[in-house]
Formats: sequence, C-alpha cells, structure tokens
Amino acid sequence: MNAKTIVVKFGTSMLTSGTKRLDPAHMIEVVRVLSVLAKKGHHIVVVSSGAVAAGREVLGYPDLPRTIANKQMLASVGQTFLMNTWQKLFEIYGLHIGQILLTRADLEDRERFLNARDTLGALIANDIIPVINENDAVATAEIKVGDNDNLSARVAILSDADMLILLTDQKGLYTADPRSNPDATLIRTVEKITPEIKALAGDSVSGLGTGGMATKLQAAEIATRSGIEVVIASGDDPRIIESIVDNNYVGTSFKPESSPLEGRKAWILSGPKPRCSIVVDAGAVRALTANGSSLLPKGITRVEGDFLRGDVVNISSADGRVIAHGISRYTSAELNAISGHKSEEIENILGYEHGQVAVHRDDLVILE
Ligand SMILES: Nc1ncnc2c1ncn2[C@@H]1O[C@H](COP(=O)(O)OP(=O)(O)O)[C@@H](O)[C@H]1O
Ligand SMILES: N[C@@H](CCC(=O)OP(=O)(O)O)C(=O)O
Repeated sequence: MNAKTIVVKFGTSMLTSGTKRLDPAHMIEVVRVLSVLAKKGHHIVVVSSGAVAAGREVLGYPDLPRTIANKQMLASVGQTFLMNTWQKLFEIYGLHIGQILLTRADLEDRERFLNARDTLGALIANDIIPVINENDAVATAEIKVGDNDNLSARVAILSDADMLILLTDQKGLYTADPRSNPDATLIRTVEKITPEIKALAGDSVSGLGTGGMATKLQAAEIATRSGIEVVIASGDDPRIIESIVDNNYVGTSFKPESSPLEGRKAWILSGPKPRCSIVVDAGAVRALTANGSSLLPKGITRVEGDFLRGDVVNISSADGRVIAHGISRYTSAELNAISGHKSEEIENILGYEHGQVAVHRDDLVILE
C-alpha cells in the first residue's frame, strides 16, 4: 500500500449534522474511520470548522451575534469545546491530536509559512493528527483566510498532501444548488475548473456554513494547481473517506493539474529574480547538477546579501555562475555560521537546527 497524506476538511454543516450543536455520535464515526486509515500508515490532517457553532451551543446563543467581538467570543469558547471533543474521541483509538490555529499572515509570510510547515511536518512524522482551524478569536476580516475551504487548500500545500477531501452536506458539486433545484445532477469528475464550472456554485444557505460551494471550488482550484487531487463529498456516512482514499470515486473529484513537485518548482521560478546568493564549491555544484542532491552546509563557501528562512536565493559557483534557484532553510546569518561545516555540527554551532540541509533538493530548480 502507498501511504498517502490526506487532508480532510469537515464543515460545520457536517459536524453538527445540520443542527445547532456538535454531533459527537457522528464525530466518533469519523474518528473511527480516520484511525483505521492512520493505522494503515496513511497520514491524516484534519481541518475542522465548528468553533462558532460549538460556542453557540456552550453559551446557549440561539442566533449569531452581530458584533465581531461577540462572534470571536463564541469562537474562543467553542474552539476549546471543539478540540476537547476531538481529543476525547481520538483518545479512544489511542491517537494524539495537536491543534494548529492559523491566520492568513501565517500562510503569506514565508518565514511563518515555513514554521507552520515544520510544525505540521513534526506532528505528521510522529503520527499525531493535526487538527487545524482558522484562529477566529484573533483574526478580523482583514487578516482572515475567511473560510475553511480555502484554508484547507493551503493546509494541503503546507503538508505536502496527496489528496484533499472536503466533506459537506451535499454529495458533491451539482449542476445547480440542489436545495433550490431538485433537478440538479451530480457532477462526478471535473478535469478543469473553468468559469462555467464556477458559475454552477452558489453560496451557503443553511446559515451554518461559510461560502457554500463557491469557496470549495476556490479551494479545489488552489490545490489542483499545486498537484493535489481534490474530492468534494457528503460526510453523512464517514466510511466514504475510506472509499475515496482507495480511489473508489464518490462525490465530485477534481484532477490535479501538475505534480506537487512541478507546482513547487513553478512557484520558485515565478517570483522576482533573487538578489541574494549562496556561493558553493565545485563539489557541491557537481552534487546538485549531476546527482540531484540537496545542498549541505559543507559545500557552502560564502553567502551574499541578507535573507530569511524561506527566501528564494541564487545558488552560485565560485566563478559567479548562477546554477540554481532554491528556497533556503536557514537565514543568511545562520548559513554564515554553519558554512563549511558538517550537518551534524549545525546544532552545536547554532544551538538548534532546522534540518540537515541548507536547501532541500525538492526546493531547488537547476538552471543549467
Ligand atoms: N452547485 C452546487 N452543488 C452543491 N451544493 C451547492 C451548490 N451551490 C450551492 N451549494 C450549497 O453549498 C452548501 C454547502 O456549503 P456550506 O453550507 O458552506 O457547508 P460546509 O459547512 O460544509 O462548508 C450546500 O448545502 C448547498 O446548499
Ligand atoms: N472557522 C469557523 C468556520 C469557518 C467555515 O469556513 O465554516 P464551514 O463553511 O462550515 O467550513 C469555525 O470554526 O466556526
């Protein structure tokens, strides 16, 4: 079996079964299925909505409050309740969970993006299930991703996922909103998200969810462009997750446009020309160009310019040729300190380490 990394997003509509409170009886079914997949060796990442709904339940708010501060209060109270519920349920199956609350800034700033990626990677590597939501209690409209469909697409990229599953209260994307169009039919496969496809998607009308099908299509577009397959399906019967992972198609599936690696390399080349450089010795040039290796600190002779972790930089040879562009895992100051040293010495020199390589081969595009 091929172990996959799978991001599963649960909408409020599904977690509440359309009511005004979380439905733990339904959530335990979800957790049972996720634990089976985790025990088979798959890596599961959960994106969970439902904080505001849970806050309403705990505090007994029948309707959504008008003021932002009061909505954030509901999110704050509800997030604890939501996580507590997930934690108790996963515990039954012997699995640990780890909470990550994100805002847009965590995804747009390269340094914070890398930190979030490292934390997610550490949770995944230790078989801990990350449970992610937007940090609603502090994120106002200007700094919000805004909906968990878009958030889950970004989380899928952060976690190098193979697949993103969006579970909701409909079987998938229909030719029109099935709530108001009983004749609408389910679309099984979408090869490309065209303006015509987008025009089929309406907003959420339940008063529970955010964004309806429109934000799910935005998410599908972001993820498929990065090489991640996306499935929108109904969460009524959580066993559907197993079928989807086993490639028994249910719901609506969206084909990836490129491989994840191609997506990342396209991103590296898409930015402005890097202004800073890591200068490497002849051995490192050979290792990168002929062997497809990562760049180790040992092969670095010099660093030009000031850059941060996550910046795209030139990798240059001693005679000034730019041989590659790559994402640096260390700042220029850190590389100055560790250049010429063995990877095992990084922790001794810096007092910490962000991994053994200065630039990982998946983050390198060779230009010659
Ligand atoms: N073309 C469509 N196909 C399916 N559902 C649609 C479509 N257009 C709008 N919708 C609406 O999107 C809703 C799901 O989105 P939403 O309420 O935000 O749920 P969630 O909480 O799962 O994110 C459905 O209940 C449906 O009414
Ligand atoms: N972050 C919010 C959910 C936002 C959201 O996109 O909701 P949904 O459309 O139900 O996935 C919460 O936890 O209440």
